[in-house]
Amino acid sequence: MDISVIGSGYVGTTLAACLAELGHDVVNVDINEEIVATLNRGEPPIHEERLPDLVSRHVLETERLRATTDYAAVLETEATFVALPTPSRDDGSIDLSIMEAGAEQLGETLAEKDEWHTVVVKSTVVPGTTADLIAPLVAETSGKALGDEVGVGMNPEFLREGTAVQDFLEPDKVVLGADDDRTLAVQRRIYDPLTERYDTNVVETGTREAEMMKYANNAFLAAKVSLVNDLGNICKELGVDTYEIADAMGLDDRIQRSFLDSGLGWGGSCFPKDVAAIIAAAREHGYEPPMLTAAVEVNDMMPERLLSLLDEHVDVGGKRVALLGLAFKPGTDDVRETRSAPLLRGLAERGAEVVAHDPAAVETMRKAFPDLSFAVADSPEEALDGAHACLVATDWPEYSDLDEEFDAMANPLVLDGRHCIEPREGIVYEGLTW
Ligand SMILES: NC(=O)c1ccc[n+]([C@@H]2O[C@H](COP(=O)([O-])OP(=O)(O)OC[C@H]3O[C@@H](n4cnc5c(N)ncnc54)[C@H](O)[C@@H]3O)[C@@H](O)[C@H]2O)c1
Ligand SMILES: O=c1ccn([C@@H]2O[C@H](COP(=O)(O)OP(=O)(O)O[C@H]3O[C@H](CO)[C@@H](O)[C@H](O)[C@H]3O)[C@@H](O)[C@H]2O)c(=O)[nH]1
Repeated sequence: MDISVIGSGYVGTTLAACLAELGHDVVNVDINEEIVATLNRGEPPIHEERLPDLVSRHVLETERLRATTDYAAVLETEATFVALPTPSRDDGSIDLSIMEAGAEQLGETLAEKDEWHTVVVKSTVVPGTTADLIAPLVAETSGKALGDEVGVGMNPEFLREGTAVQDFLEPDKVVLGADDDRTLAVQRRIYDPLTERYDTNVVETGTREAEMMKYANNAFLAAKVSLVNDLGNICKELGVDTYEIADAMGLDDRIQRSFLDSGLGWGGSCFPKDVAAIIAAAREHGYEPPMLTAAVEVNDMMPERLLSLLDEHVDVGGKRVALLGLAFKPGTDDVRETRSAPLLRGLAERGAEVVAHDPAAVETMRKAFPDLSFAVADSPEEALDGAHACLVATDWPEYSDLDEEFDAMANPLVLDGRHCIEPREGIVYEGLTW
């Protein structure tokens, strides 16, 4: 099928490349000329495993993937995915202005089209957005009758950064949201090549439900981490290792071990934003959700608790401190809502001289947090050299191999926020919840 994807960021690029991999002809539409030029050279505009191969193959060899800044490209396609950002406003509620602008531009373009067109919202949007905002906007600006000449569906995305391609091509589930049969049928045809080669669960539902399934998924996972961190804080006070407890809990089929890694908590572009958005949506409708509010509270508490542990051991005023890890999780250069930011703020308040290391995220951190001051080390060894304390914020696999490198510290205090350092002789080791 000829498919267009509006927005070529994290989700849009992965989606477009994976749809091309499934045999579709795909055009990515983005307002950013640099992103479009990068893609057309056969390079992904984002850092993600497996994407370089997919993008170069489908742009340069199969020619099933291309990018443009011109919305008119959607006219040559049967369906358009909208993968635009849905950021938070200051109060945590969802900002739909970029989605509205995109939907308007799409609708105005579709006014030129004679045949039926299917629009599919891929972005994470609060329940009701597709049916009450995007669909009427597309219908109005295109001058087309909804359900008759144009259909608007909702297909949430569950990919994780770092494993995005695999998550897309081998998903646990595909959710197809539609409020009319034709829009559902087109989405089924788009995903047929995937479901034919990979046995997955397909959930067919309305657009409101599809939107809520995405929030429920993220809110549940974020709350699961916060619950294990809440239990972990109790464990720490009682002298119990949370990981031993989590391993045993995970043996219960009803609980499962995944997302029970206790530590500094959740960051990234999705959990904080999406939990805040669904809390704000609930409040707008007069419901105060106590569990989700508590999940945020526990999450905010975790970096503070690591800093308190530091205070119990050493006054870092005027002293060198090593910070290992800046990315919000390993395998990415993404620093959005990274737990390293509150740690850096806390260390600055204490007057520490921070030397940070990260294998991928130094540049993005500098760009995203220009107010945070830290020196950069090219290796963990260099960061540790002469440090009076070491804080571990991201569980990069290479940090687990550190051993003799700790000998170069001025004071061998290691505060592990991610359960990734092996305690050894010669260091004073403190786990956040173990
Ligand atoms: N990042 C993830 O892991 C992830 C996973 C699942 C769902 N989501 C959701 O997907 C949506 C997109 O997120 P993302 O991380 O891909 O965003 P992003 O910021 O990485 O990319 C958005 C892209 O849209 C482009 N853009 C902005 N306005 C435009 C317009 N009017 N027309 C065309 N292009 C325009 C930008 O130039 C950018 O390239 C969000 O709702 C997000 O919550 C993200
Ligand atoms: O046991 C765990 C698991 C995760 N985390 C933290 O939780 C955050 C999110 O991790 P992860 O879910 O792996 O990363 P994302 O790429 O943000 O993916 C989430 O957000 C995406 C955007 O909505 C969804 O598509 C995915 O399904 C959802 O997992 C990170 O800071 C992790 O360090 C923990 O602290 N403990």
